[in-house]
Amino acid sequence: MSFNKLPLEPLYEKIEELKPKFIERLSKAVSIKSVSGDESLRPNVVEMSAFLVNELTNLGFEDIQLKDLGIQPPPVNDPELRLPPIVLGRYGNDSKKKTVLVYGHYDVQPASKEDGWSTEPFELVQVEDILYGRGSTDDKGPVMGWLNVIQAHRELGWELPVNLLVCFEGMEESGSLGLDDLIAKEAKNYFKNVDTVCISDNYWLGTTKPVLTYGLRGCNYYQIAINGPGADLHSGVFGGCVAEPMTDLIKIMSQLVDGKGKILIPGVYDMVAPVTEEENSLYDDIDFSVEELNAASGSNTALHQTKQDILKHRWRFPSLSLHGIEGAFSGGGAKTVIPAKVIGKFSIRTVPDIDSGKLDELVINYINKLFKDLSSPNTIKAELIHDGNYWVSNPFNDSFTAALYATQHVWNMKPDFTREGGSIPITLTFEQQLGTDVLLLPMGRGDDGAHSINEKLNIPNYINGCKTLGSYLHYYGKFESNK
Ligand SMILES: NCC(=O)N[C@@H](Cc1c[nH]cn1)C(=O)O
Ligand SMILES: [Zn+2]
Ligand SMILES: [Zn+2]
Repeated sequence: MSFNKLPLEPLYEKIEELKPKFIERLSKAVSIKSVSGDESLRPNVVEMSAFLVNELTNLGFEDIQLKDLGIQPPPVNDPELRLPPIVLGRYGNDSKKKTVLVYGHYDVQPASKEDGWSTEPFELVQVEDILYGRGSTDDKGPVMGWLNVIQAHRELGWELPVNLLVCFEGMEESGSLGLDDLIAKEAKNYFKNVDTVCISDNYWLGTTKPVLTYGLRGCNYYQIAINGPGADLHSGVFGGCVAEPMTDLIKIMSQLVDGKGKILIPGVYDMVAPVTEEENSLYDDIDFSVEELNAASGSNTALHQTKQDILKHRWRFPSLSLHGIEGAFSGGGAKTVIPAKVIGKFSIRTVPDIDSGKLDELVINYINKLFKDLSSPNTIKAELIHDGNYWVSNPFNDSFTAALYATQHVWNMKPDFTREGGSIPITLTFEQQLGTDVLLLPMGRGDDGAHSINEKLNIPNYINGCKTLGSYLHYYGKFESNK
């Protein structure tokens, strides 16, 4: 099927008309503090699942189910902590239509005003044509986008061109715990007859050109717990007399990665697939620049000075980031304490052909060796908290083609085909368990500040993003079924 514009103008007009309602829907979603990484906020994550059930019910979804995933596995502070449920729903069940499964997540990263936000993170604040708030782009905006598409169709009295299944999870930012098993269980049940999976949970590379994404890095997240004294101690009384856990931890963490981003754990780069000549040429055609990277990071701190090098280091090579130290003094002022127990957190973004289990072995053995060399009387436990696979696909299929046409129609330009440095742990699982293609169709821009302060979604991206998601369903519905 070649690109012939479908008559979608009424849909676009309806989406424009409903803009205030769509912003209101996103505002309600952002106001729920569904932070999956903060155990004390787990009830809010569950509240967010109830919000979605209510929205789906009002929009006429059928067979809405909340799938319980049981108790969260360790490491966790509360051994009784339950995982938030998976929300499933169906819109349409016509055997003559194709079935599209859309996935998104309703949990968010932590955020507090003290981190440096200009506005309250859990309030959607509009400044000119930008909506600020935690989750606005990652991933509540896109999740609301799918609901908005249904609302627009209903108000137009239009049938949806495909059957739509939704799968929304509440643990994506914390390793998608429990979802792999659920997908395996439902592959031949709830998800049977799925023709393709569409995920809107990443971003354009820059700020002006849409992209379609065919690759993700994986993410293995680790912690190093070092235990020392029986309680936090006065550094005047005990300083110089006891072995300090933080001193050990900093020594170890400083030997994981160097200042140029090179991972110092022996053996990691040996597992990385070599970059081919053919692949090298792909980077030349992508619209991106060092200036855009600096603008998005709000600094001049780029480690690489060519587009090709930046893209390879974002998409193609592994990286190791140090995230934080639990138990360390971090407030203002000058507290003269020796923390008794500290837990260092870091993650490695993985790429083909890194073997996740082998990587864990290399990482844990290396850390234990570094600790042994310290001859410290403290104790250490280094472990994996969660992992998620990398994913690379071939974008020459009906789903990507439909997304290409939809993007051309809405944005009047051809998107770039990109990979992404971030991770969506469940992507590979969908592909393997359902035996379908997976498409990543992002809504937000590269400078949206996902996971950062002042996360935002530009209103044109939200509204045109809804048009793109809706158009994608229409173009995809025109392809012959492969079943
Ligand atoms: N929008 C996708 C995203 O932000 N994914 C997270 C997933 C993750 C992995 N480990 C913890 N969170 C990411 O950080 O890439
Ligand atoms: Zn996300
Ligand atoms: Zn995220």
